[in-house]
Amino acid sequence: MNNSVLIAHTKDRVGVTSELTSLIADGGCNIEHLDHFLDHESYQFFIRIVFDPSNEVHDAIHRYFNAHPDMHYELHLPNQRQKMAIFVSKMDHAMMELILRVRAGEIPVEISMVISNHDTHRDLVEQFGIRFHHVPFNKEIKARAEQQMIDLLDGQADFIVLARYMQILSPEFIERYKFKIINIHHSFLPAFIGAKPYAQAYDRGVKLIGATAHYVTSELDGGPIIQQDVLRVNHRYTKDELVVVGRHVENRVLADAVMWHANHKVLVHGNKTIVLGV
Ligand SMILES: Nc1nc2c(c(=O)[nH]1)N[C@@H](CN(C=O)c1ccc(C(=O)N[C@@H](CCC(=O)O)C(=O)O)cc1)CN2
Repeated sequence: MNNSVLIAHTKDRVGVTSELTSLIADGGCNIEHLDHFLDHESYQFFIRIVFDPSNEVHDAIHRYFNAHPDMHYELHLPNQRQKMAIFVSKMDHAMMELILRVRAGEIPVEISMVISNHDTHRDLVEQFGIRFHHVPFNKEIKARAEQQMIDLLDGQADFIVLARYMQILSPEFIERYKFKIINIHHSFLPAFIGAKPYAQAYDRGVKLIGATAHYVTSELDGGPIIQQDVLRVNHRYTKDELVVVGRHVENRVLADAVMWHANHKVLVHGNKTIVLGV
């Protein structure tokens, strides 16, 4: 992306949009895109502005928000590709979807590493020139394994994607990367939380299966939802066939969520997200 992106949220009041767009216009910059949302329960106002970059405007924006400490903002400059770390276990479809979309230039990030609790996908990952780290993980060695992952991640990852990574991360680990860990859960949450959601769906006789991408919190599968989708099925599908067709909806949902996160479109508000610019 060759533009600057300003995202901000504040208690609602008349004139916020005008003040911010005037800052940009006064600096002679064109606005490519603007999206905003007013939450009528909290009266919080959210805005995302995409504009032609200018150091003068960037400085004016920093001065404005320094003068308005009650307002929260992020200013993302052009060509600042975020570093994404992918965590994977045995199922490789979601990881491969991201690798191929990044390789195709669809998702504007750099994949800085893949971390897995299995060594299975080393050759597959390294053939794309991506660093692969095998970090064994189980309840007994969880603390040591997470410290090993932190040592690998610090300074090398702006956010993490759990691409069907099947180990439960500790609250301490999650707090360190608050709202920087995206997980793809293979059900239409809040249905079928926890392990083996396709088996749960099969046993329930559902007519729709789904996938949910969410930020990871200490509440298992309970974090703010970023994207979801569903696929129609029927009584003829076996449990294994649900798993196979489900991969496609998982891939589509995860790619949307990662693309939006990478383009600074997702804002967290309570335990929900606001996705601007889609
Ligand atoms: N802290 C979190 N860690 C992880 C999450 C999460 O939401 N919060 N998501 C999982 C991936 N996942 C679903 O998408 C998932 C993986 C594994 C299990 C599971 O085995 N659950 C067992 C209990 C395991 C345990 O307590 O260690 C069960 O429910 O019986 C559930 C969901 C990745 N990490």
